[in-house]
Amino acid sequence: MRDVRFVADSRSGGGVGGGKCDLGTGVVSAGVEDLIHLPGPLTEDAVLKCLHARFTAHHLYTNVGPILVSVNSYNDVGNPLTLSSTRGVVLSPKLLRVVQEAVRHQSETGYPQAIILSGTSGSGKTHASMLLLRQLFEVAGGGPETDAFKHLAAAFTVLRSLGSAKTASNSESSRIGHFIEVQVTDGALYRTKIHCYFLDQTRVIRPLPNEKNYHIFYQMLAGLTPEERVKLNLEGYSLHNLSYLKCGDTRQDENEDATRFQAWKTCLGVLGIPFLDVVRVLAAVLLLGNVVFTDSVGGEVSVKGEGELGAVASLLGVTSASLLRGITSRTHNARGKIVKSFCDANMSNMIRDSLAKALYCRTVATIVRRANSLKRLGSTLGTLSSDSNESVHNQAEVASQHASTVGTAGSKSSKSMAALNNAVRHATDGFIGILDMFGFEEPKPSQLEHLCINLCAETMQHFYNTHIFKSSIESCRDEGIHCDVEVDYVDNVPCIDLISSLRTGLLSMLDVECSIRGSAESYITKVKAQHRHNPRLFEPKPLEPRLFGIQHFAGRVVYDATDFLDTNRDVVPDDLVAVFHKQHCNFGFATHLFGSELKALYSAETVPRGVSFRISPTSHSDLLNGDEPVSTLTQDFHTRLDNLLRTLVHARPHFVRCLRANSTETPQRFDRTVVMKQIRSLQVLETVNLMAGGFPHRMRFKAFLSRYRLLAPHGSLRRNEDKAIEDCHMILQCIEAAGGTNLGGLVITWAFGKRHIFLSEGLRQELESLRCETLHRAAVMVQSAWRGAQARRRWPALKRSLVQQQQQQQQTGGSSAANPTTTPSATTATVAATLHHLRAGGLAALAVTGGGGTLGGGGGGRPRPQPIAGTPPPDPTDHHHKCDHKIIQQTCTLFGLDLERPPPVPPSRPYTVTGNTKLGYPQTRVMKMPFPDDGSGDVSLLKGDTVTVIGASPRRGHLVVEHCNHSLHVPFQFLELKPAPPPLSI
Ligand SMILES: Nc1ncnc2c1ncn2[C@@H]1O[C@H](COP(=O)(O)OP(=O)(O)OP(=O)(O)O)[C@@H](O)[C@H]1O
Repeated sequence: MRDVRFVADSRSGGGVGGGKCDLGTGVVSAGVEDLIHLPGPLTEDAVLKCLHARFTAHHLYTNVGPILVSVNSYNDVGNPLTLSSTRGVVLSPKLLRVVQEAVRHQSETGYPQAIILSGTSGSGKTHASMLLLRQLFEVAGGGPETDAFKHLAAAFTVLRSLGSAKTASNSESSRIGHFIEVQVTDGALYRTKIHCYFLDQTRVIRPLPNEKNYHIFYQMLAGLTPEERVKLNLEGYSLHNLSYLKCGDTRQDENEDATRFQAWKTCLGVLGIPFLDVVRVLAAVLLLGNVVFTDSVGGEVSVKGEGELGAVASLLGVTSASLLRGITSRTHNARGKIVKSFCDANMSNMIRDSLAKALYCRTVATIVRRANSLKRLGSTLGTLSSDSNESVHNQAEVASQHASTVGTAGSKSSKSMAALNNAVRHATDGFIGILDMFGFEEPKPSQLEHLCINLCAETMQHFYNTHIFKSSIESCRDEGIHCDVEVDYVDNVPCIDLISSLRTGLLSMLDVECSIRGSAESYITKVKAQHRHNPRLFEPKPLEPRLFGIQHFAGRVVYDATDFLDTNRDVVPDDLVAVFHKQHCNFGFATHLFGSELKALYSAETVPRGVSFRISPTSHSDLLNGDEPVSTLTQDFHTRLDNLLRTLVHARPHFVRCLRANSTETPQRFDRTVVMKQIRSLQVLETVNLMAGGFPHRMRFKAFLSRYRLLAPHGSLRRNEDKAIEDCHMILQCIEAAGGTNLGGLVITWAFGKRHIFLSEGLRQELESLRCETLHRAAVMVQSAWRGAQARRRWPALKRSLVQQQQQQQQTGGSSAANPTTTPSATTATVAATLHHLRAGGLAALAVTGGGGTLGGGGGGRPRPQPIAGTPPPDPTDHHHKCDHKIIQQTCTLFGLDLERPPPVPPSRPYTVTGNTKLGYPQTRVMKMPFPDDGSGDVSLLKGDTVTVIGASPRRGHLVVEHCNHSLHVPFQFLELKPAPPPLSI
């Protein structure tokens, strides 16, 4: 044990009091489990070296106090990153601890918990989130064999194929951000819900040249049977002749894709989603890309790919003519007058793409809704009201409905009261959320979706900064605590402001530009003028009127604004939506995809009337603001992000910071430059500094007391609210006096503020470890007392049976009865079984509680204990339960046994037992099978021979048979008793 030295905290001056402990230093090695134990000066290089050493030793997870740093080793590239794919992966104890902490906090406080994964694209967030979710099921959900797990696993398999794609930085990149909400009550999981943030619509129609479209398209082409292909009009099509796929990377592992498609199909079935409905829509999207409109003489557009247009129409259950009309004609509302016009080729191609995007993202949204609507265990509480129809308000409604029935009649009222209690309880219960949002990325060229993704990454970084750095620095300042360690973190608020401030943020300016029907060039000119002094905005070289650059927390990104306005408008005209009304469309699923738009459209007489709807399903209940949708793509995303944050600020966060080991997805390669860049952007060193030397934790005095009062000697605390600070002091003094535990190289400091006690991470770990030890000791005491009481309660009956047994043995005679003290009749197994029983149930406890005396003195004519039925003999290899040597000695003394000279093996019994009767020898038995069964030997007994058994053989399990003047040792199972002759009837 290393010495622990507590010294008065000179550095924490300004507070009411303080303390500090310095522990010795160690060496940087793979064994450093927590970066706050790093010896020597804390530098980025030391952090990097430590992570590298651990990586080389295959330790991918490292703590920085309560924060977990995970390094993606790329050992699992090609993993579909579904919940099912985690089944074979060994779960790390560090991930387990994150989950256990979340569950513990949730069950102790009822407070919602959020496990927040952050890191750049490819850093392993989704991989870790799936492992965490599986771990959560192990801890609170009954494991992976439960229906809830299987259902969620199916949902993830379906959504992964639809929502992930190969990007330049990650071949399994999630293009859907997830917040997985797990409702937990009394430490048990009762409902899960997936909140999805889908953004990347442009990928459906135009993946970047070195990237791919969504996985499902490749899987579908590889996995459809020839019959299905015919049904879906996909015969003869491949990645190379489908426009929406051939513009991206066309390499494919067909076998892998086909396998994943089969799994996807099965999982759709598990969710109860009709396979054919979904693949009809997906096939229609693929074929739509091959319908191309060109301008022709006379002002009309001509169609290239009429075959595909017909195929799409039939897949969507509409006629070719109505689909063509929907795409190529527009209705306008000119001051109340409805005017029709034809679109040019450019506009028609855009509307075609809008339809493809709308079909795809609405299908994904429908599947998410479906997955969430199944298996509701208990209430229908949802936390994020923006993207969910089920909100806390709904819960309140449920509660009030129940409340209105209270007091009606008898059992009914008590039932509704129970339901009310249940509803209220669930409404106030927390959840455990796992947040796996988009990671920072810098593709070339970056589009509007990437700006939103990077805004999300900035927001998550800000959330981390606020929780870890800002709040601890500010609360120290507010309460007059001076902390020696200057934590110098980079605040990314200026970048968030640049993108999303209400008036002059890039997104607000984009909305304005959309509303005035401006252009990409005019937008960029305005942005550059407005933010010309903003150091976060830069002009990429060579100068290009549609390009601009942003210095993000994780790197510089150049954005191409060419499609910004169209992507942001995100509209589909009512001429096209109207095509899917059930009057014209015989494919119910397609009608369903535009359900709320059709309802809004057909609520007025004139259809179509020149209004536009959003391509993506919107969270707003009102779809229209005049002729335009109520929101744009970025507004909607921003609102959803705000709602997510609102949920997160009410939750206790648990951070997992993910780093990728290299940028080429090479297994087991640690690229120091790549990792160093991430260490910097995620501010790992700043976190280590704060955790190692600052006051990252603060607790209200009352909360501190209620958690750690058990560390003070019983009765020493005053338990008076006015004396709370003194009681806190008392607890800390007790720890000081106890000398602490070996935590290695930690600074243990505290300081008293006005309302809080401030703790270093070292002290928090010390307190937690002492608390854990104390609780463990107390649990052992309680168990000992209980087992002792149990053993004392059982002893009279046990004693009676022992006496009876001895009496029986005396009656049946035998050498053992003649001298029970020196030649005990109990077999070795009997003694062992009794020892085992007493050890498990009472002897140790009797010793602890002083109850051993009830066994009385040893030796003399002590009755031998009977083996306890069902008690297995002790396992000599079971070192955990190995009996204490002292206890063995005591027991041998009690039972008059000599350990050096074990009791002789008792002689064979002079009888066999059949049913409840003893049968002495000789016995007449019949051979059940020939003996010897291989035919060797002089004398053979044949099946059915009647033989005389004259006694038990000294060979175990054998009987001695007299046959033809020979004694044979025949195994027991070869013989059966000759059935007694039936009684004679008179
Ligand atoms: N701990 C790990 N061990 C082995 N392989 C891993 C680990 N974490 C991630 N991987 C692999 O690395 C790749 C990238 O991981 P993942 O998709 O989870 O990253 P991400 O941070 O979620 O990226 P994005 O933000 O683009 O979705 C995947 O192929 C995954 O299988």
